[in-house]
Amino acid sequence: MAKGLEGIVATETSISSIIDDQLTYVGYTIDDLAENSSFEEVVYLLWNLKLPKKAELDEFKANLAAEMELPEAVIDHLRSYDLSTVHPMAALRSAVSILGLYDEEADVMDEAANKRKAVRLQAQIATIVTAFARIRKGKEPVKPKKDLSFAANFLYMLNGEEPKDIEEEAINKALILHADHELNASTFTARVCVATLSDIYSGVTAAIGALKGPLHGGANERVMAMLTEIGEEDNAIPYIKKKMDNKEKIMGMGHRVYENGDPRAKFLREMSKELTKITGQSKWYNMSIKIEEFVKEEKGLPANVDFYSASVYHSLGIDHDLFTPIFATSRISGWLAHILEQYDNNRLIRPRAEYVGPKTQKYVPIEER
Ligand SMILES: CC(=O)SCCNC(=O)CCNC(=O)[C@H](O)C(C)(C)COP(=O)(O)OP(=O)(O)OC[C@H]1O[C@@H](n2cnc3c(N)ncnc32)[C@H](O)[C@@H]1OP(=O)(O)O
Ligand SMILES: O=C([O-])CC(=O)C(=O)O
Repeated sequence: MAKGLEGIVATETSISSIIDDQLTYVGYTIDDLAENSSFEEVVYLLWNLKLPKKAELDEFKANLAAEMELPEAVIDHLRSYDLSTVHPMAALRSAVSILGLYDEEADVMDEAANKRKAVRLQAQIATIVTAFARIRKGKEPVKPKKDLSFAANFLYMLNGEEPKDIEEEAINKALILHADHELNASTFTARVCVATLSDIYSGVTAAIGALKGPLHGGANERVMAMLTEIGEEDNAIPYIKKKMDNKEKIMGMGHRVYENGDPRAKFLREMSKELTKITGQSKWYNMSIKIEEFVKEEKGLPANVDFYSASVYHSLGIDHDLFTPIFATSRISGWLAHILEQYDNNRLIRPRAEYVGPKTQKYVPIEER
């Protein structure tokens, strides 16, 4: 049996691939897309399996921008959470589920309706994350601006002011790099859920739950917690050594599929270098480099996408517990692509388990046990 389904091919997909440590979306390398594309263009690519022409992209962007506002009832719901304790990923998971209650098409299963719901969900997730971030600080949610890019709108709705170009570019690139990743745990979760012919909202809600865990998307927040605890560059190696001696995992290191390193990490490493320098906080980058080199040397484990995204988002002044919700804001594009692909050629996903429990037991009445 392959524990954790390691190496098992569980589906066919035309959306993304990891071959020889190279990540591609529909055959375009992540490098090409990260250097040249916009997040909206990448979402279009993932959902339509082709790059858009200019008019198609303009229309798609306009559709996304038009769907960003949330039903007032969902905002009221966000206000009703215990704002001092609820984690933004738990809030997001609940709010996406609630959103389904206000979508009249939630259970309409034809392809056109599913595509309309995909646009709504992609647009509204950014609004949920940013509205919750503001509400818990006692601020009013900021309505999106139709003329801003998805990345700029995210920062605008979060901070209440339009971002600088460099900030918009950083978020745009991070969103592209996180958009899809073959059959990762949250995408598999989404596919398993909708393969029962359950609705899109259920699939995305389930996927958010899977992404939240520290072995998956939840690692980026923990990387920053670790860097904060380390505090200064000189403490980095003794801290990591101690953790490794205690057989604790180093967050942001290692990967199930990549053997020689995650091709997304180099972009985030570069962004971390640039942004931490601008903010006068190069120590986060320097510390990260030391940790990466040490863990690679000692354990042969390279950094994954979550490692440098932590210092990138920190440099943009983003609260640490919003790091994983940002991941979700990007990865929902991949989940939705996979959900649409699953519906398109569906079969119930139902593997088997090897039973290793006791055999042939005889029922003993409760008073005799
Ligand atoms: C977007 C993403 O989801 S990327 C991944 C984000 N997650 C993290 O960064 C969490 C830290 N990393 C990990 O836990 C793992 O590397 C995973 C979950 C990403 C992949 O794990 P798997 O392929 O299942 O490897 P598994 O957890 O079985 O580990 C194999 C061995 O490597 C070690 N190992 C793996 N990752 C790490 C790590 N980050 N730190 C220290 N040791 C590690 C394990 O302790 C284990 O050692 P052992 O054989 O001596 O017991
Ligand atoms: O593919 C994985 O197992 C995890 C990952 O890197 C991602 O989801 O981006």
